[in-house]
Amino acid sequence: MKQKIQVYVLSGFLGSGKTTVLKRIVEECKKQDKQLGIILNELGDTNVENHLFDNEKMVELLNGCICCSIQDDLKQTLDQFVKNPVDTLLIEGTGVANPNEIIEAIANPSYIDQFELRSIISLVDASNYLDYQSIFSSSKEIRTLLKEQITCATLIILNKTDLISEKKLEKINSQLRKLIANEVPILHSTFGNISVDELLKKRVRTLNLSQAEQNSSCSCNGSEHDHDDHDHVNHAKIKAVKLENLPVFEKKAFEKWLKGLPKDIFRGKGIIQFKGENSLYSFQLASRKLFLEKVEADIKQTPVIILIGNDLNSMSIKESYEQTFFNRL
Ligand SMILES: Nc1nc2c(ncn2[C@@H]2O[C@H](COP(=O)(O)OP(=O)(O)OP(=O)(O)O)[C@@H](O)[C@H]2O)c(=O)[nH]1
Repeated sequence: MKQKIQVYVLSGFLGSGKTTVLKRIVEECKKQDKQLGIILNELGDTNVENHLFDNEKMVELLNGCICCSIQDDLKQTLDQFVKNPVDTLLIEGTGVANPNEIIEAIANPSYIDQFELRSIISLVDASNYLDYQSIFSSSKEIRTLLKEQITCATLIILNKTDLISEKKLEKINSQLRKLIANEVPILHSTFGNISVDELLKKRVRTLNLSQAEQNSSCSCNGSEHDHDDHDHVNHAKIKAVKLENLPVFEKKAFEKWLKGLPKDIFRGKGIIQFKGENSLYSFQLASRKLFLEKVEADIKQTPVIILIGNDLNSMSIKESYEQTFFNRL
């Protein structure tokens, strides 16, 4: 009998560590000589991380969320994998995706002989969890979305534990426990350092279709997506703002500008160039921390900055950018 494609869904809020875990799984699958497929979904029209998966069979679904506005694109992509199968398919949703919708697409009866959903791995950012749960520092939409990402998981990875105290970690652990069934493990990690055996364990026994349907109230409103405006994309109130045609930055000025941006920007990423440096850098702004990493010289990427946040004022971000780097008022 033909082997079904083993599917893993990676879910979790913006910056929680999905791509970090995805990289670990990819490395391990390569060691095991497994043929891999990856579906990467981004809110904006650019994936600044595609250089990480250069040699894989990767499909990027951009400019919307596969849980709502581009569900059809997800189905078409699944059809492509039916025609050209792989051993393992990894699906990383955007940080604001409701995984129930992705699960529902895979659970479609026409795919029953093609795909075997094995696990829904949800990353929880320990450094932000309590803030995101607080009515003072987050919106109802974000709290609902986080709950959906947590309650549908078959494995929770409580990541970024290096950024919080033991006491807070215990508090988050017990809050999470109240939301999920006893058999769903909560594994603590830094940089997703969970054994790949745990990550790849089959945890979905039978997919309860009626449950997926009941829970499928997507927290976003597909009708709000504006496909003509490539500058920013609405996901309910979560927007991605893209800055292109970038100058070569002074490192210190760039860091200062990022730190001074409004607090409701909870994620930033991009490819940039610094004065005095030949190579490009990839930058990640997550958990209010900036990470910079040299991009390998032979990788061709166009510099770009993506900033994601709640109800962002894209005009004021652009103004502050132009003021800071072009002295324009
Ligand atoms: N301090 C710390 N940083 C981490 C940890 N895990 C991941 N990061 C960093 O956090 C940033 C975001 O990680 P990603 O794996 O890209 O997060 P993501 O969930 O894919 O983010 P989105 O693309 O926004 O959905 C990167 O700079 C990571 O290196 C961790 O355990 N501790």
